[in-house]
Amino acid sequence: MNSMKIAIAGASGRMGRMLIEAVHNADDATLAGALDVAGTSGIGTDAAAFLGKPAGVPIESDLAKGLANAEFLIDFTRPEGTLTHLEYCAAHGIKMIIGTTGFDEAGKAAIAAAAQKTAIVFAPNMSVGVNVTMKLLEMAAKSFSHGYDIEIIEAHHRHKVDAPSGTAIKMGEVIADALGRDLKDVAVYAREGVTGERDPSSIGFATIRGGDIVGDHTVLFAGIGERIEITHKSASRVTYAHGSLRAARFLQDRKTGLYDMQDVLGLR
Ligand SMILES: NC(=O)C1=CN([C@@H]2O[C@H](COP(=O)(O)OP(=O)(O)OC[C@H]3O[C@@H](n4cnc5c(N)ncnc54)[C@H](OP(=O)(O)O)[C@@H]3O)[C@@H](O)[C@H]2O)C=CC1
Ligand SMILES: O=C(O)C1=N[C@H](C(=O)O)C[C@H](O)C1
Repeated sequence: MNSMKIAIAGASGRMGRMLIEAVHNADDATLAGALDVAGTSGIGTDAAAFLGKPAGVPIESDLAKGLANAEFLIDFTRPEGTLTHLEYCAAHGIKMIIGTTGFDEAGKAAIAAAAQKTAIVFAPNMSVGVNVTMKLLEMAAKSFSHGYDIEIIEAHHRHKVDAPSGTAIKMGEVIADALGRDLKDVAVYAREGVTGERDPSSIGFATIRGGDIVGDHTVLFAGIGERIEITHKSASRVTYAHGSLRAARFLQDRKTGLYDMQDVLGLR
C-alpha cells in the first residue's frame, strides 16, 4: 500500500496540530511537510515535537521547502494563506484539501479555477455528522417550505475570526437551494433596532462566540404551534481531521476537479 505523503499548512494552529496527530496515527499516511507563517515561533522546529514523537519534518515558511516531498496539502489557515498555497499547488500538481472558511466570491472562483490543474476537496466542515445533517436539512426544508420560519444559529470558540461560520452559510445555501431561493436574496445576517416584521422568505443567522465551544449548529424551523430543531454539536476537532484524511484518500486516484465532502462521503 502506498503511503499518502501529506503536508499540513497552519501547522501550529488548532487544526494544524490535530491534523499532524491524525496523520501520525494513520497507517496509510506520512507527514511530508509542514507550513506556517514566516516569523512565527514554530518555524524551523519539528512539526510533531508537541506529540513527543518528532517526525523529522521542520515547519517551513518557504513553500518550495515545505512542499518539496508532498503529494497533498491539507490547509486550514486563513483565506489569504490558502490562496497563496493554492497557486503553488496548482502549478506543481499537489492535491489540496481545503478546510479554511471565510472566502469571498473571488477566492471561491480562484479555487474553482485551480481545480482545473489539480484535484481539490473544499468544504467548510469535514465531519461526517455535519455532512449527513446537510442531507437532513435538504429534506426538512422541502417539508417545511410553507408556514415555517427558518433561522440558523451557530456557536464557536472565542478565537474564531469569521462569522457566520462557513458551515452555517453552507447550511443556508443547502436550504435555500431546496426551496428554490437564492441565499444572497434571502439571508438576514443581523437584526438591531426596529427591524419590522419578519419576511417569511428570509433565512436568518445568529452567531455566538465564547470560551472553547468547538462548533455547534442548529437550524430552527419555527411554525405556528410547533417548532423543529436540527442540531449538530462537535465535541472534538478530531472529526474534522479524520474527514480530511478521508478526503485525501478520495483524491488519490483523481488528477483534477473540485469536490466537496458530499462527494467524498457518497452523499450526493
Ligand atoms: N472545514 C472544517 O472542517 C473546519 C474548518 N476550520 C477552519 O479552519 C481555519 C483554521 O482554524 P483554526 O485551526 O481553528 O485556526 P488557528 O488560528 O488555530 O490556526 C490557523 C493557522 O494558520 C496560520 N495562518 C494564519 N494566517 C496565515 C496566512 N496568511 N498564511 C498561512 N498561514 C496562516 C496560523 O499561523 P499564526 O498562528 O502564526 O497566525 C495558524 O498556524 C479557519 O478558517 C476555520 O474556520 C476549522 C475547523 C474545521
Ligand atoms: O473555526 C472553527 O473552529 C470552525 N470552523 C468551521 C466553520 O466555519 O464552519 C467548521 C467548524 O464549525 C469549526
